[in-house]
Amino acid sequence: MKIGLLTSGGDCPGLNAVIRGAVLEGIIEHGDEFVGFRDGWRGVVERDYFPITRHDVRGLSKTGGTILGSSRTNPFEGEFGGPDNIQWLMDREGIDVIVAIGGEGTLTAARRLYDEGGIKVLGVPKTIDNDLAATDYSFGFDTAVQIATEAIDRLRTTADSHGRCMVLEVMGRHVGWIALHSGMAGGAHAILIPEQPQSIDQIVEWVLQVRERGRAPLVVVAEGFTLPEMTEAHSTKGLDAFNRPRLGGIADVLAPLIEERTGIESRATVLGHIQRGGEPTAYDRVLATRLGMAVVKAAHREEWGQMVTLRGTDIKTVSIHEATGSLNTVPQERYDEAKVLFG
Ligand SMILES: Nc1ncnc2c1ncn2[C@@H]1O[C@H](COP(=O)(O)OP(=O)(O)OP(=O)(O)O)[C@@H](O)[C@H]1O
Ligand SMILES: O=P(O)(O)OC[C@H]1O[C@](O)(CO)[C@@H](O)[C@@H]1O
Ligand SMILES: [Mg+2]
Repeated sequence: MKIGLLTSGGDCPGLNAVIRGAVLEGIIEHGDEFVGFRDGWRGVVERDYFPITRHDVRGLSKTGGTILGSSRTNPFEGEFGGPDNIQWLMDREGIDVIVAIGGEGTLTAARRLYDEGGIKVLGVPKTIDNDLAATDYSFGFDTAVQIATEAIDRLRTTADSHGRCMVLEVMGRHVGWIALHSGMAGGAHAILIPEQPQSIDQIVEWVLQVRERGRAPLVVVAEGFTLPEMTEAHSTKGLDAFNRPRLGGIADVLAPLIEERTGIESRATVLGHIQRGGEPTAYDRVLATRLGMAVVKAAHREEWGQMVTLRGTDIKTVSIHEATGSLNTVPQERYDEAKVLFG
């Protein structure tokens, strides 16, 4: 079998481990051949691809980023875009299946290619945000939480020295999983997430409770968090390649508001892409490797239109429809549980 691999959307620690897992499973167990499309769907619609050998994946599981590159190209656009052109390319190259490693957008595009054009696709879920439905966790999330937790630990010592309030902003466009887990791990005094708008009065109340106990308040906020009066998430950096607002900077909005209302010197830190770069944790390497191996097994079972997924400790397959229909948001009970520790 000849398998085409691509990575699309924002990168994520563990992408290279997926590629290595897939290539080793395919070559060792099935005698497969692999090609890599450069920069996600761009490589498909611009016919930019190269063979991937066993040698190419040597030592890859511990590396960050993606050897294939990534983009936010839409496979339905461009001169050679759309299912007919893609099928023509696959026939010419003898490519049996395209494995799309990506988030909700990438997988939606893959699902449409399968539904509308019968393109043989399989999906591997990736996102540091952990916002994909139909998988318990996605690789990259554990690494992001680890980095954010370390940032909290470091901010707390300097905050204690100066008696300051620190506001740490982490990623999370639609969901607050990174904020929730890193905030809980690092003992944050308030965790602010997109699913749970909170008023500035409530935030100030938590901050003052901390100060009254003689401690330096630490607030973790996800980039997609909104105050009740905000109609959309804070964005001042223009649009991304898919015309969505680039988020970031809500911590810079909150810190002065907190300072003004409490009199406590307050500083903002935006963690940004640091939480998406660098080496994956051991957990993410194992999960990503298993998903890569599983997607090749799914290809040999001809489970087109499916995505590999983590269910408990098992790797299963589900329809991409199931994964793209809704977001994996933080449930109310998980937020209520964390809230007991606020203030
Ligand atoms: N409904 C759609 N139909 C066709 N193409 C789509 C669709 N939704 C998204 N895409 C394409 O897939 C690309 C990847 O999606 P997106 O940029 O959301 O990244 P992602 O895979 O969801 O990862 P991330 O976690 O970074 O958001 C988009 O930039 C867009 O070109
Ligand atoms: O800076 P980029 O690559 O546009 O991606 C930023 C987005 O990617 C994500 O990390 C998802 O991968 C979001 O949390 C964030 O809004
Ligand atoms: Mg997306």
